[in-house]
Amino acid sequence: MSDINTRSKLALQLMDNTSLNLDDTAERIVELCKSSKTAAGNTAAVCVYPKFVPVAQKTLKELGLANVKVATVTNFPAGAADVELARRETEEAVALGADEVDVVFPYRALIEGDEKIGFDLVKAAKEACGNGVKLKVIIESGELKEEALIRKASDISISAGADFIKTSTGKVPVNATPEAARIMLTAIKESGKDVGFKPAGGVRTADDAKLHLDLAAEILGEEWINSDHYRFGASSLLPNLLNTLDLKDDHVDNGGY
Ligand SMILES: O=C[C@H](O)COP(=O)(O)O
Repeated sequence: MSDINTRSKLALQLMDNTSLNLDDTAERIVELCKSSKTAAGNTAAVCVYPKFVPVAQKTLKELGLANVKVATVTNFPAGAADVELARRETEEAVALGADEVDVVFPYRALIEGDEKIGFDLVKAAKEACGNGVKLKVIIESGELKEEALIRKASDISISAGADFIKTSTGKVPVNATPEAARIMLTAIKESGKDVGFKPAGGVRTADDAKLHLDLAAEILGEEWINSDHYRFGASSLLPNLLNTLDLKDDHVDNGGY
């Protein structure tokens, strides 16, 4: 098992550096992009609301951070059971220049017993992404609660074409937990498919990140962990990782939630 510094550096480079606040501004997103460049390497991506995708792309390019991806969210955070709405929002996000789209699975419909709408919605979002844009599906594990439902949402998402499955929006009381992570990582392993995992919401400390990475290493192997397979969705993890690594914290507070 790796030490906290090795894990912190890895977590930083696997982070979708996130600002998803209703009062976000272009200035705040510029600061978010700047914070993605650190002495321990760059974050994998920034994650912002669709209207800020162009400013994020422009800023990252100007900063020479063109390898930092721009992720955005659709059907977010409600997870409505509306396939055409999710398709349209995802098409719009792609048109705005998103490299990656995090779509919320219609988890309430699944709780009510509808498995088909989730499959159809993920499939539509994947079609809207085309080949070049990665699709991460947020199953909202903290609302699904039961192991069987978390596993079902994971399996449906994977079979409908998800590139990643992601635990949470960060907008509900229970977000990424080790218990949900274990179920979802096991679903990925047992699918035999090339699908990644993104714990998101409530991952705030270097210890939180280490726990998640150790779990992924246990289930899928250390060599599986890279930015094509693993991301952290987090709005306040970066400064804590930099502190752990004894590096200057250049991060400008993005306001949290
Ligand atoms: O996708 C990322 C999450 O929305 C961030 O949640 P957080 O603010 O709890 O880190």
